[in-house]
Amino acid sequence: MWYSLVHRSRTSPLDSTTPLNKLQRYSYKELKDATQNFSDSNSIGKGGSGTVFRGILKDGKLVAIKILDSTSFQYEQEFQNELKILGGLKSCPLVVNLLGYCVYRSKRLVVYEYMPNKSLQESLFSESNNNCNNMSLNWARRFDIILYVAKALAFLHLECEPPVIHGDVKPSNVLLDSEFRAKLSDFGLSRLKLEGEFGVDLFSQDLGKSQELLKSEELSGNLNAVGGGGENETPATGTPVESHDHDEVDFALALQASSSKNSCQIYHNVNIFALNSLNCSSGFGNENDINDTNVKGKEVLNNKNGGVNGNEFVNYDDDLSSMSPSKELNLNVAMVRDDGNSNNVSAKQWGKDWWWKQDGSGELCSKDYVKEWIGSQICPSTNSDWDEENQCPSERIDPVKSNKFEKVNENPLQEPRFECLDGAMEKDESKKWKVRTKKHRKMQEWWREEHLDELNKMSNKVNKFQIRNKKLFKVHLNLKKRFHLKRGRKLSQESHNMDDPEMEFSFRKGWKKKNSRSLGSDMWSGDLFSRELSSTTSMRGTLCYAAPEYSGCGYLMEKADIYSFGVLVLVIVSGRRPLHVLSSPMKLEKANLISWCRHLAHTGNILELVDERLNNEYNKDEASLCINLALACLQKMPELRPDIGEIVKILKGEMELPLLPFEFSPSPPPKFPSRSRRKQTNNVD
Ligand SMILES: Nc1ncnc2c1ncn2[C@@H]1O[C@H](COP(=O)(O)OP(=O)(O)OP(=O)(O)O)[C@@H](O)[C@H]1O
Repeated sequence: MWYSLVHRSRTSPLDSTTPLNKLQRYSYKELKDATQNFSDSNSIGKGGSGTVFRGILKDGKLVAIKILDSTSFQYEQEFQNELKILGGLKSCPLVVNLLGYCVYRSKRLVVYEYMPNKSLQESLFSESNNNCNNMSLNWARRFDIILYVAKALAFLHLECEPPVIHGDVKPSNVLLDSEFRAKLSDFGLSRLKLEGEFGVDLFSQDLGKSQELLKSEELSGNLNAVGGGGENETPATGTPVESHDHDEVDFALALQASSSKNSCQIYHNVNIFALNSLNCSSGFGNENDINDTNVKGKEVLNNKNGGVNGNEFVNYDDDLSSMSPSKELNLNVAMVRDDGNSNNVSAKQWGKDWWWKQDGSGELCSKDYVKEWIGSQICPSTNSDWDEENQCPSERIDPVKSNKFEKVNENPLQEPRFECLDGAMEKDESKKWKVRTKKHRKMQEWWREEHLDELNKMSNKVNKFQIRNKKLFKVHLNLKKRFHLKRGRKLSQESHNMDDPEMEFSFRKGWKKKNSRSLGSDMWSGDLFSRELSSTTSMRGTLCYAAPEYSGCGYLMEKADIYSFGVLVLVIVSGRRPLHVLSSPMKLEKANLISWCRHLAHTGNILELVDERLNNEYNKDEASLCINLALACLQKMPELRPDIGEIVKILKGEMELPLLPFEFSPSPPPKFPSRSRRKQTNNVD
């Protein structure tokens, strides 16, 4: 600590006096001309916060112009956050260059340097790159990208004063230049770590609050001082600020808080989330509407179940892509509330419980995780494929047989179970199964005992959060009533949207017509979780990439970026999304990349994770270094994760990888030394 304090760079990348002076202020007309009136042909990507266009400025410079979605209730805050943080950074080749901005009426535009190879998301997952022969990302490039991102984070965490915590490290925020060199982008969710802070408390330094700070500082001054009203000039709109920090409750936090065993609490917290998200843009106005939402969610759920019972084949991918986020949202709410219905998912513990399962220490990790998040249409309880993990091996369907069976009967939901004919094998298998289950339980118990203190602290924080949540809920209801009175007509129109299959809901955008063509990091490409539902400011980070403590306790620290970096490394190495659900029944332990990786580490076979599209053309030492490093970054306890300085050194080969905890080792040490070992130790003594 002393060393890092003494050697910490004292240069301030945040030029606190004139952060916007180096930024160009563009007129709306200029940007409109540059993009041919924001034509579709110039649209290069669509994210949760807006659409990105390619543009050529008058001086011939190629730029990327992002129009923030003004229907999103946090766009103003994200705009100011991006300008304040990214605009204030000293120039760094590892961070995408912010060139300027435009404020025109309610429109907010940000101009960046153009990155010809778009984002890592596209390079890894776009259709054209799925072909093995056409892989733009060979191993050398992948390894370099990992190093670039690590260095970019090192710049933010160690060279910036105050340190900057990115808060949303994921493939779509890693942009690639013509040489496939990576740069970190999207600082809409970033935070400055203030001196002496343990972490950034999301309640005290929320976007809303940072906005207040900004308002009083020169940024707002600059924006507000801009005069004029025509397209050529950015008008003095004063950028009126609607603070939502009190009428909005974090989804992940709500989930975490709802991990209480008290189902009543679950009911409230999750509804708070649903209400707030829906209220601001879909206009649910009264408490009956809350029920409507859930009933609707239930209908979706039940219809689907009905469909399943009615032998309707559910294609998981297609189903994901056709499911509007609003329905999915309602579904989750319905699932949580519907604790009396044995057919549906009962009111389970969320949040922390999800973490236990994700860890792989629970026996049903992947399945439960997938099931709770996606909903029962995707893995209906009637679908035997999803029960595979839960079954004793003797009850499992032999994949060879089931394949044969699929040829005969095209409806997988009607599949009868194959009985295992080989009695001896059956016995042996179930014995192994029991031993494995017991071992898992023991490990879980051991872990809980070891981290009892930590867990108690966490649950105290969660309790505090719950109390706060209740207060927010009251405030929210008052706000909602007023909102309802004011927008009575609009509400009825918008609640009508719920029934319209052409409408979709997103946290950032509210209700909008479905866009079948989604460019860039496409939510409909199966990466549901890194899009609409997760990549929102109300989520603060992206599900699967966000560290558990970030979404759990309200503190954002550098180590949260380290966790996301760990997920990113696994995604780069494996060429897979963190949560990948396919239409074909696949082994669920593979669906969750993190738990699959942990499983492979435990069995001593981590290289199985490497992207098959590389055709075995990769450096095995580098690959196993990356995977082990990722595992170190994915440790539950933030303090156990390496810091970014260490990570860069490890990647450069200047430092040894620290020993991984037992859970990633093929042979975990027993809690107490065995008798024979104790004997040996005594002899040595
Ligand atoms: N400077 C740029 N140069 C080239 N393409 C870009 C640039 N910035 C963004 N893009 C493209 O636009 C897409 C969307 O970017 P954007 O930052 O709006 O959204 P995101 O990061 O995917 O989502 P979110 O804002 O929810 O985090 C990117 O995936 C990328 O393909």
